[in-house]
Amino acid sequence: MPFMQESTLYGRVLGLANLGLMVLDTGQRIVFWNQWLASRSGMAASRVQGLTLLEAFPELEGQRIEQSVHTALSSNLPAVLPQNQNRAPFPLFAAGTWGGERIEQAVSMTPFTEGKERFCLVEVVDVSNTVGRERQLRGQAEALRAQSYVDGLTGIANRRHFDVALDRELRRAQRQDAPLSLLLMDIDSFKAYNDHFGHQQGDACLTLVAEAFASRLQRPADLAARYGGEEFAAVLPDTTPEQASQHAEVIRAYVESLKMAHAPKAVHPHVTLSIGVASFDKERLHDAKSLLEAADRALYIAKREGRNRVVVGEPD
Ligand SMILES: Nc1nc2c(ncn2[C@@H]2O[C@H](COP(=O)(O)OP(=O)(O)OP(=O)(O)O)[C@@H](O)[C@H]2O)c(=O)[nH]1
Repeated sequence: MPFMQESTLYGRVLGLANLGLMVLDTGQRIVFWNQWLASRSGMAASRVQGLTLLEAFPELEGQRIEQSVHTALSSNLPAVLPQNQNRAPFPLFAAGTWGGERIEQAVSMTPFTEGKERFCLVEVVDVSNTVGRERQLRGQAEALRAQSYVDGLTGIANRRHFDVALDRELRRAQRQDAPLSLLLMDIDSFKAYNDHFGHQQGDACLTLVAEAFASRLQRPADLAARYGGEEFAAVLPDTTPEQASQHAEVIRAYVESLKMAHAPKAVHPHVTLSIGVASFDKERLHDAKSLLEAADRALYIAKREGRNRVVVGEPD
């Protein structure tokens, strides 16, 4: 096949195409090279004409692309270079930015026969924009995933994050026969607070309490979460019931010490917390459901006994 000149109609059309087109003969010699490739490789057609693929691109030796061309020519089967292995096999650069970052490429090989000779058409499509968009979407998806683990109002972990952490830590406690405790906390008389100060200030109060209680948990493995409404929860790995009750007391006392004014109808003049504590027990409290129920029962008792207190649940 003579080297196709761009002066022919076909040559011109192929030269205008918005993708790289290269034709190799059975000896992998370049017999066609369009303008798109010339402007992105910095090598004019006249320079590569008659060179083998490896002479034009020595770096491709032993690379997947060389094998694929060989396979396409010998087996007469088309091939598409897997995108995930090498996104930029040819040293091609955006037109006008020679030497910058390589463009991301989708490469396919199509063998064909002309007369008695076999050739391989190599098509190179610039997928930089698509890949860039893909990356951006992946980044956004990650950000969304992170957001979906965070409570929108208070900024601490949400219920979903709490459930995942509790499950993970329970399995670890079981495996390692380690202690694990759970705190369930509820702001006292919060309905009165909302009724008196309004929902917006209620939200601000929730955020302050969340920050206050999360700041008292100091181990990296501890997880402070908004469990729902005006209820908070914490998972405390490697924490015995006695230690958990001490932590709970520190949190309770700290929130009380903030002296945030409460509604006149509230049980206490300041915003306070009631806290129920439950701890992992291999015999009875070994799953999330029973642990949460035990913490909830303890919290109920704390409310019934006057609020602003910590009650450690018994595994009954
Ligand atoms: N501002 C605000 N209020 C909320 C939110 N979620 C729940 N609440 C309010 O929290 C209040 C909870 O009230 P109750 O469950 O009756 O309990 P309480 O008044 O706190 O009384 P005790 O728990 O018995 O001390 C309700 O008035 C809810 O509307 C929220 O996201 N923002």
